[in-house]
Amino acid sequence: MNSYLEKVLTEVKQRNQCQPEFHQSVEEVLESLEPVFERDSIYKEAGILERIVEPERQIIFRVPWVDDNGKTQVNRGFRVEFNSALGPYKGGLRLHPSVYIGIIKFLGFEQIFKNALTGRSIGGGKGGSDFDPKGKSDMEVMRFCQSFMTELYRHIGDKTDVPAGDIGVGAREIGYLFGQYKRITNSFAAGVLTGKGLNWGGSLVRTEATGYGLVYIVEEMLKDNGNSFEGKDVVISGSGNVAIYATEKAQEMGAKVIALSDSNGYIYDPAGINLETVKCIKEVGRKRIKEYVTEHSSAEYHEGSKGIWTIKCDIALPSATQNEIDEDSAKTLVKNGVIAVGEGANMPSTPEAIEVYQKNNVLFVPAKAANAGGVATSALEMTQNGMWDSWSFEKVEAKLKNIMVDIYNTSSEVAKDYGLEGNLVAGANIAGFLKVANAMLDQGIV
Ligand SMILES: NC(=O)C1=CN([C@@H]2O[C@H](COP(=O)(O)OP(=O)(O)OC[C@H]3O[C@@H](n4cnc5c(N)ncnc54)[C@H](O)[C@@H]3O)[C@@H](O)[C@H]2O)C=CC1
Ligand SMILES: O=C(O)CCC(=O)C(=O)O
Repeated sequence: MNSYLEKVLTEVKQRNQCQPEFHQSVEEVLESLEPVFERDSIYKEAGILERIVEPERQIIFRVPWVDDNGKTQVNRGFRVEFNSALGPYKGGLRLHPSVYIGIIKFLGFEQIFKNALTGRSIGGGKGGSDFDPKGKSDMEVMRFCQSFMTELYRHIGDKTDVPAGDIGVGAREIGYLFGQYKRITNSFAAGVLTGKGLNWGGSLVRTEATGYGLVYIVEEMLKDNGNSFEGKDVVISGSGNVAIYATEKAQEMGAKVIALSDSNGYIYDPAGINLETVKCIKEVGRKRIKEYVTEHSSAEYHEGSKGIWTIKCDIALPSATQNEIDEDSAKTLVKNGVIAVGEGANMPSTPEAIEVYQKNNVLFVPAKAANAGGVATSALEMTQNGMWDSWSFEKVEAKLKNIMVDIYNTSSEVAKDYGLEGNLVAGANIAGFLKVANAMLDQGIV
């Protein structure tokens, strides 16, 4: 990294202390941008970097709610409105006990460039809370969501900031959040949230979009390298929204998905995962993945989620959480012959793990490109809401596929243009940055 980029990074670390995930995401982008700043001085002169690393607005608020025992609970809510150069802030809400401002900022920062790659008019934002939905009743989740929205509503809007789901936020939570928004504002502004129910403004394919999009883009990368999903053994971490629909599409493409996980452990089924069982356990029962082995004698359950990376596979799709593949796990994947890694989760590989993939010529598509299908389909949901229309499954899926192929082509072409052929980390970061930076140049110092 040159001295100017180093200086910006040092300032980010000083001004945002004790936020290692945010530092990591900024460092990865800045490392990629060196050739951009060598080629063109305009971005430095306009202070684009200094502005892009600073959120436009950060909101932190109290979320009081009453549990089923009548006891008052207090959580902390966050919304970081990071960058609106391309459109309204857009990004999910995460409910997980690990959430603090550093996690929301890393996710919001990633979202700026990911959203730019989709080619839609959406800026970057993210939010959430340290509320833990695990073990909570439906009514407790509802009361939490209502309290969360009672503060959030004043900051969001279909032309301002449009939240959606992330870890711990699915259709149930979006429903409760929307209900409270509608009640407080007395308006059915469908475009204020995405991931809505299909009978009240949601889009077909949004549920499947991130997982399907991940498989489409990995297939495109494989195809470009004379390969495909057909006949491959695939390991996918997590067993939530992204993992389930990545499994579905990979299976449709002729791959065998042999392992899934949750935060407690992983299942390995050499006969191939039965997705109906998984959907039943996770989507209907909201239970732990270990339940799977009670129904499938071909499967084993192992405690500890990290062990999933010791399973021999051709393709790995980390789709659970940040930093779940470290250097050692990456080395094990390489030793076991992995040919491709596609990131369904946000920042699931540590920088050291990415270095291992790159040194060993593992085909690698980073999160900003690989999991952009979810937010891209959210943008399609916003378009449908704006038109008071709803499109068929086939129409939305075809658009999603085109967007993923475009993201792959743009990232590879930009990497090649900067002399970094095959490096999709650089390609995605540079392509996303240029789109946002050029819009910021047009809009003046704001
Ligand atoms: N849902 C979406 O549309 C999008 C999600 N993502 C990212 O994908 C990842 C997964 O999100 P979702 O599937 O939506 O969440 P989810 O809440 O539906 O599922 C998360 C899954 O990961 C598991 N998990 C959590 N920590 C784990 C760990 N340490 N090891 C193994 N498993 C663990 C959970 O048990 C759960 O099965 C997150 O990084 C999220 O930011 C990215 C783009 C869009
Ligand atoms: O659909 C959305 O706006 C949320 C997507 C998201 O949070 C993500 O891409 O990580």
